[in-house]
Amino acid sequence: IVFSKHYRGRVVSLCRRAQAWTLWLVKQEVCPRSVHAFVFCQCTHGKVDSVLETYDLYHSMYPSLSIGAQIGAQLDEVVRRVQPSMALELGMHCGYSSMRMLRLLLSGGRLITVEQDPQTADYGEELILVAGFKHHQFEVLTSSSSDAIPLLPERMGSHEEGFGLVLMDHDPAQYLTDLQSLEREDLLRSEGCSIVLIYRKRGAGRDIREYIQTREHCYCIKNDMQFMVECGHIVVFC
Ligand SMILES: C[S@@+](CC[C@H](N)C(=O)[O-])C[C@H]1O[C@@H](n2cnc3c(N)ncnc32)[C@H](O)[C@@H]1O
Repeated sequence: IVFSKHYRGRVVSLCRRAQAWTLWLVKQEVCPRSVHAFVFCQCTHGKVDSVLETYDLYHSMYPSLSIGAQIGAQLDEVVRRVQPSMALELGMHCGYSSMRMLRLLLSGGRLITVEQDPQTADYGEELILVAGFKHHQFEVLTSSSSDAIPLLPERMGSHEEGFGLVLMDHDPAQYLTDLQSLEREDLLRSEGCSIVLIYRKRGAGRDIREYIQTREHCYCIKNDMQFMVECGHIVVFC
């Protein structure tokens, strides 16, 4: 009986992996339910490091949309340096990068994260709670970035100075428009804001680089890495 249970478990696991890879190869999609089930069942609840390690394990076995440990470590470095009291994420998926940022925010710091797919947003929010974060530390907005940005001024609470850090990992075709909307809504912290752009394809982001080059008095590229670009913005010079 033990023998047959062992093999049944392995067959189920192989079928799940085959299903996930088929979905990825055919539609370039990742099933958020599968990410949630894996992380929820295998991590130690209440321990953010365990939740992140379980995500990394998932990332090593299945196709995944999360930024992963390598880009995650680069993002950690930005969060540690910038120490934002208010951070914004566009493109939460199941919350991996949200949790990486949340665990490094100073006490009183908050994250607003935006995800357009309602089911994915629910799974992501639950995993952030599983990691031990509370609703006073983060808020999930379930809508497209273009609909969410005009609503952000009223979600800022006492943090009227704006966002010190913005992570864009949603749709690169939308990055420039969303950056311009954030400027228009006066949501970038005037003393300085780091905008982190994730690019998974080579050569992407030409439009935003050109935009930054034409506005050198208020933008600079602080870090230009293979999958991540960090731009600095200072409103007082704009
Ligand atoms: C690459 S994943 C984000 C991964 C996440 N940052 C992480 O590391 O776990 C992109 C996510 O952005 C969402 N998305 C795509 N376009 C969007 C938009 N315009 N507004 C809000 N969310 C969007 C997708 O549904 C998807 O869940």
